[in-house]
Amino acid sequence: MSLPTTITAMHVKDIRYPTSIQLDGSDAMHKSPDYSCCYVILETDGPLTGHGHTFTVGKGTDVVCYAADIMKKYVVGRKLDAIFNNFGQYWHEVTCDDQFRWIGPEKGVTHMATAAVMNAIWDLWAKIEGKPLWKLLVDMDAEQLVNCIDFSYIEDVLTKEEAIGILKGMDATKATREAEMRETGYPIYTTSCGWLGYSDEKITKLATEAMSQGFSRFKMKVGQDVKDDIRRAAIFRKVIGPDRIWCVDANQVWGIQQAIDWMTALAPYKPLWIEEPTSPDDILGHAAIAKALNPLGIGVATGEMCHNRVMFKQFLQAGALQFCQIDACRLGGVNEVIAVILMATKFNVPVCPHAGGVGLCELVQHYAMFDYIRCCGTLENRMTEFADHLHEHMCDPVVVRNGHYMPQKEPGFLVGMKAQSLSDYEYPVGAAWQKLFDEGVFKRDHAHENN
Ligand SMILES: C[C@H](O)[C@@H](O)CC(=O)C(=O)O
Ligand SMILES: [Mg+2]
Repeated sequence: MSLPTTITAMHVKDIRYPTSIQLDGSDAMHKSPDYSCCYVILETDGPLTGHGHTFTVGKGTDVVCYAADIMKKYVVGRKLDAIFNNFGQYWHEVTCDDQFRWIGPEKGVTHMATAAVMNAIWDLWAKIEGKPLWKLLVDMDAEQLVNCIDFSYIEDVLTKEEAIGILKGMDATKATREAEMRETGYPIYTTSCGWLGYSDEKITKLATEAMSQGFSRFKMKVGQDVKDDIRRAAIFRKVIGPDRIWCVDANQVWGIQQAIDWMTALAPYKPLWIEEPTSPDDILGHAAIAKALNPLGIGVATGEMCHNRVMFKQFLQAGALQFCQIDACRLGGVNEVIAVILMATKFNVPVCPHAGGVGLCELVQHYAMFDYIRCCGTLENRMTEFADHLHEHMCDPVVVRNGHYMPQKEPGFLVGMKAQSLSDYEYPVGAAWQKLFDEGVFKRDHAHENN
């Protein structure tokens, strides 16, 4: 096979799945989300294509696609070697476009678009090397890996030399951990039993099934009504028993004191963490909640809406999170995610990636393996999220065995979606959407009224 040298074209698609019909993915803030993504395909002068996406929730996916489209000028016509040899510098160039950065910078729509593009480029790199992404990251020279990071604004807590030191310090033992991953996989928890819109009966049924599949870690959505939460917590504990790991997620609905009071009411059910108790931007608020809940044995988890490495740096400096939930699409792709994993390693804070979305499990499995094998070297207090939705649309869905992600062997980032799914669920023109519009199940978005 001839290896590609140049990116020759970039296509961007608005893909949406109607998950709100069953209330899959529902939480106190996002009551009926449609799991969606901005999906990027890179063509090359060889047979390989790169696929990447960024997760969104329905409306606004077109806005992210528009932003990704603007980035074409940094992608099409570029030599792959030139990108890979100076990846950190390239990432800086893309994120610092002197006009486009005004509507970011490095946050929100522009940064999510960056993630889709960067994820597609990393997919190409892994395919060229003939390895799954986790293995590419595990095998890469420390210097080469660190060369992929833009250290702007984080050098006060992590220098290039320190990052290289962390990676090299683990090299002698990494083969043992890689073998362990191949044997037993990486521990995961399931969110899919405890979405907010699910009935008590559904929670009981799904948690019972998950237990029989070997899951021993669970998460439940909270934050709409404290009495409901207490009842649902009791149901969960009754099914999973007193000792299995159980976490809760409020998706930002509370103020600071409200979060402390609500979690004090749920404390008897022994949650390991409260996730996103308040505004994702309120670093000192998270620190106050963490301080108040520490005596109850409850940690604070956050990160799925943490804009960038600079925010994570401050969360870590302020002791505002006990579980660092990197998100493969909220951050600007692999380059920034590895920077955050290395900072968390330095602060000795467990990384527990967020994966409630479409294609997120497929993305974060690589980070979990990389983190364990190459960075932190421990599984203590670590687990990655699993959400059991839409995997049937993926070309290489995650492999789950006995409550663990098993490392995959195919080359790439493994986030490609099936051609039929891309065609059926492209918004608003795909056949699946046309049918839902015709049947009156969905109305077209305001922006798409004429399609
Ligand atoms: C809207 C999403 O489903 C969100 O609830 C996911 C999430 O918070 C998680 O998986 O954690
Ligand atoms: Mg969450």
